[in-house]
Amino acid sequence: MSRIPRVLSIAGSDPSGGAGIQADLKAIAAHGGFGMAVVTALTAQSTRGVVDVHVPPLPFLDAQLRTLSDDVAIDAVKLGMLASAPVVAVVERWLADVRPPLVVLDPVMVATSGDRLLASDAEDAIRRLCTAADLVTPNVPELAVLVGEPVAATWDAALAQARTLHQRTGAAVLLKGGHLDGATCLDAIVDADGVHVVAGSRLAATSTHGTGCTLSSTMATLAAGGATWRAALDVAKPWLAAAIAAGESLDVGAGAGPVDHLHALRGAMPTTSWASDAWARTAGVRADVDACAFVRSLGDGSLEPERFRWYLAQDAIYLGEYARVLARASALAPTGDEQAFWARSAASAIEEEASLHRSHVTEVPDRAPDTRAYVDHLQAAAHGAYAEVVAAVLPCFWLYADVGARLAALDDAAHPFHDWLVAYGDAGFAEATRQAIAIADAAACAAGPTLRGRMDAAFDRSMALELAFFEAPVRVRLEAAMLG
Ligand SMILES: Nc1ncnc2c1ncn2[C@@H]1O[C@H](COP(=O)(O)OP(=O)(O)OP(=O)(O)O)[C@@H](O)[C@H]1O
Ligand SMILES: Cc1ncc(COP(=O)(O)O)c(N)n1
Repeated sequence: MSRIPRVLSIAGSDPSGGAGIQADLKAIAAHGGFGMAVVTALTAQSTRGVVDVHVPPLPFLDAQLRTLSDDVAIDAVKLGMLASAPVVAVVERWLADVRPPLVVLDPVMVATSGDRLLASDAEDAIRRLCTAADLVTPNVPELAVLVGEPVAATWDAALAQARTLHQRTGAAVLLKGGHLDGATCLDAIVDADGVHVVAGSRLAATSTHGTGCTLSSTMATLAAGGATWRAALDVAKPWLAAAIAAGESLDVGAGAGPVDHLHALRGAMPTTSWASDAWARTAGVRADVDACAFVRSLGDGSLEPERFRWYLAQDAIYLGEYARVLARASALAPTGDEQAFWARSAASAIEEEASLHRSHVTEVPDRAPDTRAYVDHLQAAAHGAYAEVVAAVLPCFWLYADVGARLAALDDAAHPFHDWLVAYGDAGFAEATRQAIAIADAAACAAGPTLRGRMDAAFDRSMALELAFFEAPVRVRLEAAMLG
């Protein structure tokens, strides 16, 4: 099918934008579909939880559904929060009359916050509705309710329940492993052809509000575009993991935050933020940092300890000089808040350098060429205007926080670099990074085109030098004795 898929979400409204129809419409759009929405229930909800639910009169729900289907040919329907048995009955009758080509049922029962989104006496109605669906997407507790068994404690037990649900209903089942434990987070399609598992890392992220809504509407859109359920999950799962990781920087609410549905499109969007443009422009360099042997082997624990020590020694040299440039930013800052911010950052860099020396660096090493190049660049920028200094120091904050969040997600207590990976996920550092970005944006607003050009050049060069700095520990030839 080459036409743009017309996908209808029949679900509840979440004003915080992370779940319900709001999430569905964003996920459908992010996958190239044309999204439509019929609202079953209004929730008073934030990232902290659901405070109240209002279900509009049933004839109005029926009117929404029939007005739409009398006019529009619908390629796929995604069913989310249905709130009560009478709501399910209205939707069920409409499905029987209209027979949309694809129906995905997310059997929403309880929100991430623990609040009920489906009346307990409506569980039978949802069980029956499964037989009208092509794909049902339960999480582990919902699956247990659907098959009438205790909640599965293991992946294999959940798979057995998913098989039971498929056999009883005829629907394919997308079993979601988000509620199980372990370093990997598995999902699977269970259907007449057997089991198709798609694995991913379990992210140590708080942005998981609405992941179920987002996944089910993504599956509906991809299938309406012609994908099999298996092929759709192969695409949807890594896309969702990246949306969860990117959600961490959205800064929406103090509870379980939303995923960033549009993360893959950010680079192509018009923006008024100098920093966002700079970040998008350097996406290739950042991808190289993620892919470089040092970052990968630090993440999987296979990095030789001696190379890690070499990196730390160079980092200590770098931090000492970086602190001086941060102090220069403090001296040039136009406001007291910014002056204090850079002074605090300089003090942290000095403390970090001192602690590296105390705990990990036994002798004063030579400056490696890449360390020297980076320090020279920062010192040259420090002779320029405030905006240029800020642009030059920003990549060190931002890249460290960004790569750090992904490395922290790979951490567990037995990881050889556990102490370091824990430190990478530090929330205080993420907050400081947000402030540095905001300061850079304000400085760019105040700058004319010539100075903004110099900011671009300073930022891009720092990014390139960050990459060289990350590549150096694996490229450098260490003395045989050091490695032994
Ligand atoms: N911490 C995590 N890291 C990576 N993926 C995750 C994580 N938590 C959930 N997911 C993924 O998000 C999707 C939803 O899974 P989950 O089992 O949490 O369903 P859910 O409870 O219906 O979602 P929600 O109620 O949060 O909307 C699945 O693809 C799952 O693998
Ligand atoms: C309107 C609505 N629909 C669905 C969910 C489930 O999403 P989550 O389990 O992530 O809270 C929700 N919270 N609100």
